[in-house]
This record gives sequence, structure tokens and C-alpha cells, in this order.
Amino acid sequence: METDFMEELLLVEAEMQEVQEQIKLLLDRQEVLYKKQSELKALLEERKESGASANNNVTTEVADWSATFEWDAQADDTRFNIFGISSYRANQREIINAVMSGRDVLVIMAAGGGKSLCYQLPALLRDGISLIVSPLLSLIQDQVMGLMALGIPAYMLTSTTSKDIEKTIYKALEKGDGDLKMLYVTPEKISKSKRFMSKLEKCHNNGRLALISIDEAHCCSQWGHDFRPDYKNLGILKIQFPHVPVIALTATATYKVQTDLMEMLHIANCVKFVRTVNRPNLFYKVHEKSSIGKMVIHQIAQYIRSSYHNNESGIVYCFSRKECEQVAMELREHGISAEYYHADMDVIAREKVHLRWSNSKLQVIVGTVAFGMGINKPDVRFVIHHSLSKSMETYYQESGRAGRDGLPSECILYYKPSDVPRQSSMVFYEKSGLQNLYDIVRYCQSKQICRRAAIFRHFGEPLQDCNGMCDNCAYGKELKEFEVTGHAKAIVTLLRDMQDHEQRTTMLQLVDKLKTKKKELGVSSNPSPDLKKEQLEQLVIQLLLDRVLKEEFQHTAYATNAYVTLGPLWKQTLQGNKPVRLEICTGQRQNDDVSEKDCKLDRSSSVLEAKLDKLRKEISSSDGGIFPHAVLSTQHISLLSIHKPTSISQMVEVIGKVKAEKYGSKIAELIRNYVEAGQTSDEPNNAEPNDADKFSENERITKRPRKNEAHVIIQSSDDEND
Ligand SMILES: Nc1ncnc2c1ncn2[C@@H]1O[C@H](COP(=O)(O)OP(=O)(O)OP(=O)(O)O)[C@@H](O)[C@H]1O
Ligand SMILES: [Mg+2]
Repeated sequence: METDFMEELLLVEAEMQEVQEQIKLLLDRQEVLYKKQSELKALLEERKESGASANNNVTTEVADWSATFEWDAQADDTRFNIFGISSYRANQREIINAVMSGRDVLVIMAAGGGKSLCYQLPALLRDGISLIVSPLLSLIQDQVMGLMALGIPAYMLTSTTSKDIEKTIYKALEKGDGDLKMLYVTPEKISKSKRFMSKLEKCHNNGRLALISIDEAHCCSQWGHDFRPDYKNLGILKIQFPHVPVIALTATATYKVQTDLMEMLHIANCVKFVRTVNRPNLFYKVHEKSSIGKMVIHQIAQYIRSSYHNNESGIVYCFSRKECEQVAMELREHGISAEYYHADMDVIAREKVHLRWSNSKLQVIVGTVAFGMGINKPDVRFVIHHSLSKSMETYYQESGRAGRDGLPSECILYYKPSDVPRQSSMVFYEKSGLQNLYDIVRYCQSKQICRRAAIFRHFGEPLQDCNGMCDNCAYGKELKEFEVTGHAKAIVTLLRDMQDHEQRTTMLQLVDKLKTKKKELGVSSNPSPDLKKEQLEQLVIQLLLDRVLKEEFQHTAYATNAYVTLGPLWKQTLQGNKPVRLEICTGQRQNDDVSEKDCKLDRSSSVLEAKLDKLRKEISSSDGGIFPHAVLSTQHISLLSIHKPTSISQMVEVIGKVKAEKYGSKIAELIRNYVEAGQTSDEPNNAEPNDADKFSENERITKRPRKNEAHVIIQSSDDEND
């Protein structure tokens, strides 16, 4: 009798333990849902207030700021003749007007949306000096070089600044001597240099501090993805200079980060411009990743060679430093010009690689997450993830480095289920680390749901049309849904038996065991199909996402191992209450290299464009090392090849005064030679543009067709002139 009670007691205690675990999981989940709920509520409130519910732009107060202002003509002239920008993109003009009116402004605009112009143009229009805080030296150098090339007196005050230049800058701040319009600093300057702050104060006291701009402002918030402690101290600027307008800019900020920023920077009454996270020019795709490493590289190399044979720039992101080196080497063996970039390299070696890539002397950078915020190259045509990112946020950021110039570009993630435990063992200790990872895994596992929709959902935005710009929307995949309840039960049973014997298993070991034990477990008598190894892995991941299984982690002397164990919902699966289904690609779509060709983005370039591209590279290397895109943007090249100006006055009409005066004679000579040689037969577009086209970016995206549909050309959706 006593032993019966003892046994029952043990069972009850075991079950209580299990209930405790379930409660913990549910509480965790509840916390996440609460967070999401409050963000969504806040978003709804905000929309109600602004009455902008039907609009794609989640923008407040736009109406007032798109009116006419006294500086309109001067702003237009500066935009075109100095920056060489033919028309404003969405929200730019409104933001500039708000800043010019002396208001504090918070700008959330997707990567490549054109945030820099929003503070650089007012900095030129307003009297005095504008201070720009930016997180990275490389970003600052890039910006300052670009501005100097346009003849704008921009300087930086960083650890690399010479004593002479420092003196000049301090004189300009203190006494208003010399020519200084924009001063770039890192946040450390504000928090650590008393000398600098006292000079800035003098500048302010003389009424010459025109504007404070805080770029990559998400670095202020611990909730953001790139928190920088020195950014936290930037609130001092508004306290010390309360009447100087502050503009804070970032590409991504959830509602929580936005409120955090406003509080930290003391800009509670700012005008907020929030643009959609949508990047209509980016094509998102998940590619099944072979378990054979060499095969993956072979596929990537073949893809780059066939799709980007004109040396168009790209990035390949890898999981580890070792993998970076390996992938770069193997890509080189396949004839791709590729170099690796990671945090273990010394700064000079890293900078050298970055520079060669920025100058288009190197086609591909193979990087870890260390290759991050400083990337300012507008014409990156593809971003490939050789391995899974750790969250949707990280993936959005990294893939978003493609197509900053607004032209069609591709973001491809190579996914195999066995990459999940590699990532999970790195992120499990981070706050919501596993939750975030599982979100991106869901994105990868899905074979039908629009990839873009997953991004909107993640950032709490209403859905917008994908226009066939993701693999799931573009291709009619040949999919079959199999009932795999038998397999799921077999997995659960196996794990339960192992746990009873206090054994642990990794996902790969589990799948191997399953393959060999399948007969014993009676799966073969089940009507379920015979699943391949990769499909079993896919099922294990699906069961993880559905909480039937869970991951546990254990440290060894060399690594952290991820083990698969029973999750809170294993009993339901064992009871077979809910059938388990698995989507499997059956048709040719598995190997989409074929369809890839059918659905190629329209990026044919003419002979003249190629010549102009070569010329901009020559000019850039002889003109103080500025980047080719700072000489002429890709849009400039396409406009020049359409209009073919052969005199400086015609050139001014196309690329603005400063660029025409600086580079016009060389460009005109090239075009004249080209026209005289009669090389116009291969032009993709010989038609005269109409006036509406004339000075707009006029970017085109080929809408990806569903299988068997004709190509449809659409304009680059909402980006311009709306
Ligand atoms: N109105 C415009 N028309 C055409 N090109 C533009 C316009 N505004 C900006 N650009 C170009 O778009 C590219 C990206 O601009 P910018 O660097 O300002 O992006 P960003 O929003 O700061 O992106 P990130 O978040 O990546 O820093 C640059 O090459 C810039 O010259
Ligand atoms: Mg920027």
C-alpha cells in the first residue's frame, strides 16, 4: 500500500513539474503577446489621431508640411543643382519643411529611402553650422567625402582628424571663421569631449548652431538592434540647446523604440514621419540549402555568374568567421571576385576590403554581422544569406542593404533546417532570443505565405501588395501537403523513451535514429509517406515551432549544444488529436534555377551605360578617391544614356549644375564619340522620354510572374512623386 502511494506521489510530482514548465512557457508567451498588443494598440491610436488609416504611408502631419513655403525655390535649386537629385522621394520635402520651420523631427524611413537629404539640404539652407551625429567612422568618412565632392564645406571631428583641421573646425565653431556648414561627429565626442562641447556652446551662443541631426538614432534605445551606450547621452544636446531643431533618423524602429527615442532625446513634441518598411524594389526569396557545403557554394556561384555577370555588387552573409573565409575562398575558386570581412581582421585589412568593394573593384563581400551599419553603397544588387539570420529584424536590416538606389535587387536566404540549432545555441541566452529566431525560421519554412506579408506582420504594419516580388507570390510552386501524424508520434515516442533513459539527442542524431528505428516504431505500417532525411528535419523544426518539441542547451568546454526534447504539447500529438501536416515541394520548383531565368529582373544595361559606368570609376579613382556612385548615381547614368546631352548646358538639365561643371566635359566627350560612332542599335530604350519621365528616377521593376503568366511592367510603386 505504502509503495502504491509513493509511486502515485512521484507521478503527481512529475506532472506538477510539467505543469510548472507549461505555466512558465505560457507566461513567457503572454508577455510577448502583451507587448505586441500594446504596440498594436498604440499604432491604432496613432492612426486614428492622424486619420491616415487608408494611406500606405503611416505619416502624421504630412498635410501641413506639403504646403508651399518661402524657401521652396531655394530648396529646389539646391536639391537639383548641388545634390543632382531630380525630384523628391516620398516624405523628403515634408521633412525638410518641418526642419526648416524649426521643429524637432523624428524620421523612420526604410534603408536607402533618402534620409541624408532630409538633414543635408536644410543644413545648406539654414544659416550657421549643422552638427551631425553618426555612429561609425566609415559612414562619416563616406558622407564627408561625398559632400566635399559636391563642393559643400563638410568636415568631421574624429580620432582621425589632423590637428590642423581640428584647429580650423574649432575656430569656425568659436568665432565663425572660415567655411563650415556640416560637422560630423561620433556620439563619443558629445559624451566624452568637454572641449568640443564648450566650443559647440560658443557656437550656439553666437546664434550659429543651425541644426542637430542624429543619424541611425535607433542606437539610442536598448530595445533597438544596435544599441550604443554613448548614444544614450545625446539627450544633453536638446537640454543645452533647446531652440535648435533636432532631427533624429533611423530605418527601423518599432513603436516602443520610437517612444523611447523621443523620451531620451527630449523631443517629445517632435513631428513624426513614419514610412512603411516596405521595399518594393527588393525581391525576397528562400532557397533550399543543400546539406553538402560545396553544392551550396556551387549554386551561389552559378547564380552570381549567370545573373550578375557585369560585376554588379553583392554581399554574402555567413554565420561564422571561419565560414566567411571558407565561402570567400570557394567563391574565388568558382571565378567570383570575393573577399571576406569579419571582426577578427585588423581594422586596416577590413577597411581595404570595404574600399575595394565600394569602388566596385571587388564584386562580393562575404561577411559576418560585423559587416553592418557602415555600408553605404547604393547599387548593391544582391544580398545572399548563406546561413540563417538570428531574427526577422536582423534579416530585414542585412537584406535591406540591397537596392538602396531604388533599383530592382534580390535578397536570397539559403535555408536548411539543420542551421536552426546552430543559431539557437548562440541566441538562447538573449532576451526573447529563441522567440526571435523562431520567427525567422517560420518565414523560411513557409512555402506559400507571402514573404513580404511576414515582414509587415513583424513590424506591425498593415499588409501591402507584394506585386509578385517574392518567391512565394511569384512562382506557382508545386506543393503537396502530407499527413505526417505517424512520423510526429514516432518522434515524440522516441524522445519520451530516450528521456526515460536519461538520454539526450541533438536534432541530427534524432533524425538518424528515426531513420534506423522507423520499422521498430511501426511508422512503415502507417499510411504516412516515407520522408527523406531533410524532410524529417523540416518536420522536427515544425514541431519545435508548434511547441510539441523544445530545445534545451548544454555547455561543453568547446561549445554549447542544442538538444531536442519534449515540449509542452507533446501529449496532444501522441494522442493524435490534431493531424500533423507537412508541406513538401514536389515539382521542379525545388530547383528554381530554371524559373530564376524566366523571372529575371529587368536590369539590362546598354553599351552607353557601361561606358558611363567605366568613366565614373575612372573619375572616382582620379578625384581624391571618392566613390563612383558619388560621381554619378545609377539613375544619373540611365538618364544620361536616355537624353545623351553633349553640351554642358544640356548636361545641367540632366545632372544638375555642380556635377555638370565638374564632370560634364568628360561625359559630353564620351557621349559625342558614342553618338558619332553610331552605336545606338543596342539601346534598350531609344524612345524619347515624355516630360513626366524626364527628370524623375523612373525606376522600373519587372513584376515577377506566376508560372505561365506574362511579364508585367510596373512603376516602382510608391517611392516617387506621391
Ligand atoms: N529624391 C531622390 N532621388 C533619387 N535618389 C535619391 C533621392 N534621395 C536620396 N537618393 C539617393 O538614394 C540613396 C540612398 O540615400 P541615403 O543614403 O540618404 O539613404 P538612407 O535613408 O540614409 O539609408 P540608410 O538607412 O541605409 O542609411 C543615395 O544614393 C541617395 O543619393
Ligand atoms: Mg543613412
